[in-house]
Amino acid sequence: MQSMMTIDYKIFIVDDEETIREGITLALSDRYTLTGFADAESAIKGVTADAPDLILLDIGLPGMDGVEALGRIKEIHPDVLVIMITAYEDINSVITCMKKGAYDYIIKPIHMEGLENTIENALETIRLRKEVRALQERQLTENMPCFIGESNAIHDIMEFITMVAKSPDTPVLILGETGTGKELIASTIHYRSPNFKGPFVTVNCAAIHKELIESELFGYEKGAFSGASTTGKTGLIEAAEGGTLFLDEVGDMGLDTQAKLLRFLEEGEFYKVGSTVKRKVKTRIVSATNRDLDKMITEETFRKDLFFRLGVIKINVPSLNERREDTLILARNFMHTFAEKFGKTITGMTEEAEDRLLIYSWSGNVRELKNMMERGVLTARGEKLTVEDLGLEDVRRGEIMESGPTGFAPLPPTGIDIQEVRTAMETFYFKEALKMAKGNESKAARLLNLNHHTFRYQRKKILPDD
Ligand SMILES: Nc1ncnc2c1ncn2[C@@H]1O[C@H](COP(=O)(O)OP(=O)(O)OP(=O)(O)O)[C@@H](O)[C@H]1O
Repeated sequence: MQSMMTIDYKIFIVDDEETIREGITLALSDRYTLTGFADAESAIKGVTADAPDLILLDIGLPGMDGVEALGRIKEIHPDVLVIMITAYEDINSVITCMKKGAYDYIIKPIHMEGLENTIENALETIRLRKEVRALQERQLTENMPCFIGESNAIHDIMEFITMVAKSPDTPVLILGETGTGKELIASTIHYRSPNFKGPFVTVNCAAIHKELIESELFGYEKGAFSGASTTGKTGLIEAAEGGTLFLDEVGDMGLDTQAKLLRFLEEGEFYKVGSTVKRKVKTRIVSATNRDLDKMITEETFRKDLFFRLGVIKINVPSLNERREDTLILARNFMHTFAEKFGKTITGMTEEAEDRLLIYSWSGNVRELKNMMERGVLTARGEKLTVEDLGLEDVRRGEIMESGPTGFAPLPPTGIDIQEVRTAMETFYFKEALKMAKGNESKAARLLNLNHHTFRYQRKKILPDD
């Protein structure tokens, strides 16, 4: 999804060859603000004074070389993306730079089209980071629930939330597996709705007995049924007046209650159990379920008309396995939160621990990751969380293939073209690895258990247009 926001990106070009600095400036100055530096020392001063978004950094510089400069730049501003410029024979230095956190590299002689693509990819990463961070910072300063993630899916959901929050009368239905953050999304919608000052009330329809749910939702008059309180009761719909009623596990609601809920959604009116007095309440309804409502409609256990009414706006939340690029940012965030909560000094995770988090199959989604980080921080002995702290000793490469959504299909009676399947599989996993590693080739190579050289060689063959 393209952003409406125009951002003026600042790029430094650090190369001792004047022709390269001038050539790049000439080609790109209509789109970006470019500043050239002939050596690393002056570029570092520039970064300290006013950090750019992106740096094109030559490795073979006089004085301090690009490899050392990269380390210094990352210390001053870890978020600045750096694309290394290198002569082909310098491939060992490139590997070192990728390990030190360079975003990508380009080889001399520079082909302008390739350079522009690499820059555009880097800037897209920056744009997404900036937008999501701005939203997240606002949520934090305003003490709102914070929805974390960098994937396109999460970015789209954040945009959707902003849009939905502006129309408080529209019901929202959130679909997704358990632990994907449906309740968090519901509360984010609520807290970002400017005109809604009432409370956020949650009802877990699966936890309340089917017989009782109606009186819980709509309330009851005194003596409405045996066992009812003598004073009667206000229902949750009324309790959420001017705010949001979150119907969690709405798929577990009985058919009788579904009919009454539908009437409330259509007319904004309801009766307390045992009452003949019509009541009117303005409450936003957000519902969620991890059940297959289409199937339930076919089986006639969920009303089709209610499904359409609840889901005027539908949000599908992908599982964590489908957006693995969010794993580390979520893990690091939970790690810092729990370290602060438990008063522990934890500075990060070992590289091996992060690699295992990336290949783990998350059946419990973000909730499982959060619990794992809580346990890990609590029991950790050192300053860096290890594979053992996180209980990931048994996670092996291949686990995803065995249990994840990409499991092999059965061999059809007509047979298959194994060569074609192999090519499709390689293309799929190379793309996935690059996506998950955010374009960092060394990391992508590790995810495929290849060394960096082999990865680069095969990438050129498998993804020639990439
Ligand atoms: N993107 C996210 N950023 C930060 N925390 C998240 C995110 N997604 C989920 N969480 C956290 O993970 C936990 C589970 O999320 P939540 O309860 O919203 O999931 P759910 O989809 O409603 O689960 P269920 O279907 O089981 O009710 C919560 O503690 C929530 O704060």
